[in-house]
Parts: sequence; structure tokens; C-alpha cells
Amino acid sequence: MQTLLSLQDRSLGWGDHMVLPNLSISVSQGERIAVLGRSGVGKSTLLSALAAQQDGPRIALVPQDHGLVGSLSVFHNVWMGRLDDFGTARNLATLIWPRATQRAQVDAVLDRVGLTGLGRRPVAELSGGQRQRVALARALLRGGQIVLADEPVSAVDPAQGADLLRGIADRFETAIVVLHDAALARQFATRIIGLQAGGVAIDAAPDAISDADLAELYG
Ligand SMILES: Nc1ncnc2c1ncn2[C@@H]1O[C@H](COP(=O)(O)OP(=O)(O)OP(=O)(O)O)[C@@H](O)[C@H]1O
Repeated sequence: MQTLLSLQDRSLGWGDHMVLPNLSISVSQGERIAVLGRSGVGKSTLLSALAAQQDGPRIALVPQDHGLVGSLSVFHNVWMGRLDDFGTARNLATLIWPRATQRAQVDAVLDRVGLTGLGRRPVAELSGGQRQRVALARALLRGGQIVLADEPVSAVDPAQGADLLRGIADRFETAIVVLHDAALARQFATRIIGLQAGGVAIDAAPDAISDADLAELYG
């Protein structure tokens, strides 16, 4: 399988703060990767390094803080996922006079994430779980070869989370998703990467990893 993203012997950190020294990870087409590990271990740092690769595949992002503009409508926030597909004039026209076809495309992804009928609502008026689903809808609209999603279902219940993860898997052949629910990770992933104390402690298929192995990540 083709390698879509790769970090080789990279040391990831922020300024003088080293988070993941000498890290090597490759992501192949078709993999669904769940990244697990304690708070602060470097899951978001890993995703941001993968997302920053130059001349790579088309990536859809679901950031942990959602990256939404509260004063804009749900429609406009979702449409942002495709801004780089169009020129400035077309984007300005969409901002002012969204076309029926554009509304229909956004409505389809809003239906998929359970936000039917909320397109005109300002994001600032939504709940945390609804905002999270707007960020996911934006990635679904964008599409691409790979999605990088940082805790995209942390604010919804496990059944809804499982359904939204199926939506991700249906839309994207390759996915890297940070999760904190080990059961959801087992359901979703073809590969689980567990980070611990500055490095990769687990990197295997879910069937090859015991619950005790996963619990140790948080021990
Ligand atoms: N933008 C930033 N600037 C400086 N330090 C940062 C930044 N983002 C993260 N860090 C630091 O890097 C380390 C790893 O953070 P990171 O957000 O990658 O962890 P995480 O595993 O995603 O945590 P969580 O599960 O709480 O989201 C932490 O010590 C954090 O304080």
C-alpha cells in the first residue's frame, strides 16, 4: 500500500519543550488509525506534525478545539472546508448569496452528523456536542485522501460516537483519529497507536492488543 504520510526520526515539540523525541511513523493508504494516550502525552502534537507535511495528500482536519467561527452560520463554517477549491470572488459570492446547490451539499453532511435543519444557525448558539459535529461535517464536505481528527466524538455519547466514526470511515479511505474511548478505538481502527512517556508504546492491530495493554497507557 502507498505511504500517505510519514515522519522519520523526527523530534516533535514546542520551542524548548520536547514532547516526542526521535519519532518515526508511517501511514499507509487504507489504514484507520486510532491514537490513544494520556492527556498531554503528545497526541495533538503528532497530528499537527502529520498535518504540516508539504506536498502531501489532500487532508481534512477536525481540530480538538473545532476551529469554528462562532459569529458565522453553520452553513458558512461547513463550507469553509472547501474554500481552497475556489477563488476569492467565488468564495465571497458564496458568503453573501449561497447557491441552492451549495446549500444542498452542506445539508447532506449536516444530515449525516445529525444536525438537520441547523444550517442557518450561528455556531455561537450551538452546544459543545453540536459544534463538534459541525467541525466533523466540515471535514466530510471537504473530503480528501486522509482525515486527521483530534477527539472528534469526545462530546457525544458512545452510540452517537460510533455512528459518527462510521461516517468518517465511509467518507475517508484513510483516517487518523485521536480517541479516549478504548472500546470505540477497537471498533473503528485497523491499527492502534498508543503514546506513552515521549514515544510509541503500542503500534499494532486491535486484535493483537489486550485491554491490559491499553489500560497501561493510562497507568
Ligand atoms: N501550541 C502549543 N504551544 C506550546 N506547547 C504546546 C502546544 N500544544 C501542546 N503543547 C504542549 O505539548 C505537550 C503535548 O500536548 P498535546 O496537546 O500534544 O497532548 P495531547 O496528548 O493531545 O493532550 P490532550 O489529550 O489533553 O489533548 C503538552 O505538554 C502541552 O502543554
